[in-house]
Amino acid sequence: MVRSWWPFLSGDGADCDVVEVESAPPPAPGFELLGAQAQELQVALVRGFLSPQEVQHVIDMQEFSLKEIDDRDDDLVYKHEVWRMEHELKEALPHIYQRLMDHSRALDAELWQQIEIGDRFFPEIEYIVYDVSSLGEAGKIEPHRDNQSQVTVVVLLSQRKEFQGGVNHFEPGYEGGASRQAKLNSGDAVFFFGDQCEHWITPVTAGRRTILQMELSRGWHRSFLECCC
Ligand SMILES: O=C(O)CCC(=O)C(=O)O
Ligand SMILES: [Fe+2]
Repeated sequence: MVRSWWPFLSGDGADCDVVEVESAPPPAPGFELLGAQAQELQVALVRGFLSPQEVQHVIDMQEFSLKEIDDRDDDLVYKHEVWRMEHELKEALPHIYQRLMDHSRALDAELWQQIEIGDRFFPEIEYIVYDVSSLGEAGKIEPHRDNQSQVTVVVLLSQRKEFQGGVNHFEPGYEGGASRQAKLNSGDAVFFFGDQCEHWITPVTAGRRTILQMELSRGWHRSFLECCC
């Protein structure tokens, strides 16, 4: 069901994916909290965000002609391949697109309380692959924040047995503490305030790890206009 709090705006003939918040958040889903002293560093882990069948539907979408992009900051160290897919996901799997939006809004209300009625966002949804044999080396992304991302969502698509390493890490939640880790199984998702919470993965040392990622962005990335409008 498409909820009315999240209607789509159509710009001047442009087909940018822009959403505006119009009403109160939906109820929060069940989640495990990776706690932190500072509210903005709290992380929510939602088990079974996608069912096995839904995971397969997203994987099948790579058959569509998704557009490969490279919009990471020059100083960010990463080894992976990225395809943009917000338009395609909204078209082909609208219930999953909508669930990403609803959970983001609900978990923001529960944990970070940053989103207000009238706010506009640019959802940037990506299919990301860390494939050790095609990269010829370990897949990785080093500690970073996602600029302007109010809510970042990472959903694991692969089965755990398909790769080694690739565990999601978040900066410590408490002074002097260790980094927090989320061991995702296929279909599980983490939600966090991407612009604030530093995150990374341990190197993917074997196999192929694929994720669906959304950055609910308050602004446009460098390549946004070329890529997606
Ligand atoms: O692969 C992941 O789980 C995280 C990827 C990420 O943080 C990014 O692409 O910005
Ligand atoms: Fe990130």
